[in-house]
Amino acid sequence: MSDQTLPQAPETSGKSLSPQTPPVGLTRRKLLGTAGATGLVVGAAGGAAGYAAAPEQATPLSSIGSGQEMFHVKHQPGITQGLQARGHLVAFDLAAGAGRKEAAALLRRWSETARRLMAGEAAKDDDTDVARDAGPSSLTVTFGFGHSFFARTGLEKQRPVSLDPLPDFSSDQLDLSRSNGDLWVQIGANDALVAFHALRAIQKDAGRAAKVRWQMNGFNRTPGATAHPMTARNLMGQIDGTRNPKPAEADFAKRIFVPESGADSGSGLGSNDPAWMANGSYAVVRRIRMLLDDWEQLSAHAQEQVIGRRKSDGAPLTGGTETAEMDLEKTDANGDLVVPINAHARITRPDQNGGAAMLRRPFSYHDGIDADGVPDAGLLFVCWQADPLRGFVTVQRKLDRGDALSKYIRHESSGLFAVPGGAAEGEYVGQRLLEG
Ligand SMILES: C=CC1=C(C)c2cc3[nH]c(cc4nc(cc5[nH]c(cc1n2)c(C)c5CCC(=O)O)C(CCC(=O)O)=C4C)c(C)c3C=C
Ligand SMILES: [Fe+2]
Repeated sequence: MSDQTLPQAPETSGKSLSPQTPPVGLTRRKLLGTAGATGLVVGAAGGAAGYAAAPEQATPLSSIGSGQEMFHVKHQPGITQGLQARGHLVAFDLAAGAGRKEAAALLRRWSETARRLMAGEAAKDDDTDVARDAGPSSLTVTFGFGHSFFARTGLEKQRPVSLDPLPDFSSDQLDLSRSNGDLWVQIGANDALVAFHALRAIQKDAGRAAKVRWQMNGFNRTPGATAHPMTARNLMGQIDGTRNPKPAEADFAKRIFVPESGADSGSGLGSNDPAWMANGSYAVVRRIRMLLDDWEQLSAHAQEQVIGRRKSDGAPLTGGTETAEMDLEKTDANGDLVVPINAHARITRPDQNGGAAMLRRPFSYHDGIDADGVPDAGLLFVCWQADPLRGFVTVQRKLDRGDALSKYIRHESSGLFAVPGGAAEGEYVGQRLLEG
């Protein structure tokens, strides 16, 4: 089994339990409440009377349907959870005339909707029934703020320095109409209807306060499709995600999340981050098209040289299993490096980039086939870090200078969003910013 950070299968996420009929005398509602208090989570039935889950005493939900993530948590959901089978990314711009007050009301509505849907309940108003019969299916809804949000709401003084626009990269071919945005929402679920239902509810909640700027749809392998949980494959066929930082690593939280004590709470600790970003993270979003016709011309050997890892099992070309250490110095009989100097997996390593690290949590996408027969497919690359300048920007600058993979990909849109910490019970996401 691979040493993956973001497991595919719900049973390995550590947050999903197979649904069971509760013992006599313990209703599903009580079971949910008890489990929630101890950090364990069961199927949605308890909080979902008559909507998403089967009524009490009826057939339990499937293991996929019963997967549930908590909304009121320290870090917003959708960052460290396993990859989900379906994803929607959507950016909004505030409507003309909408400011801080309207934005606060919107985030309050969105948070309530996210909380309800993640628990397997119906949306509060005008539910569409699209997710009826299904459990929460590991739905997560994550909210972020873009650079332009702060001027629109008169909150410039609260704008984190880390939201300064990303530098231009020479290989960028960005479509600005599908980049950036005042607000960003990431939706993920292990069921396509549950994910779509959430997208529709979020859009309807926006009402007249905000308009969709761009929207993208993605997918990953369905949990349970493989014989055992594995690191995901992307549309180039590579095992992708092997070397993601692992939550069990000592420096994981420091690399991915803005520290609670380090955020500028007047403590004089000197962080660049405003207090409202405590426990938050920065998401870099890039729609990266894969030039699959060119890529698929390469032999498997040539493809492996581009990455520096075996295609079959993701192991380094220097040998061992997927998780074996890559020997960067190893040479072949001709004296050539076994892992080429411009191999993607060599030059993205933290030890080649002053320690720069990020948590990659992408979705694949396929938006049909162009008129010339070329697939519009690739990666909705989403990466998370405490400091985008030390994470994404450092690594992308390096890739821009000479990554063997760059001939086969094209960055077509881009966004950078400040994603605050999770909302406490009774609060909404971003409340400390909007009401602070
Ligand atoms: C700027 C950051 C990165 C971009 C953009 C990026 C695009 C991209 N990557 C792959 C496929 C693979 N990437 C792999 C490793 C890897 N990639 C990045 C960063 C970016 N990738 C990092 C930080 C790492 C890990 C480096 C390390 O810690 O050793 C791998 C190898 C397996 C793995 O570790 O995940 C593959 C495969 C594609 C297809 C792509 C754009 C479409
Ligand atoms: Fe990569």
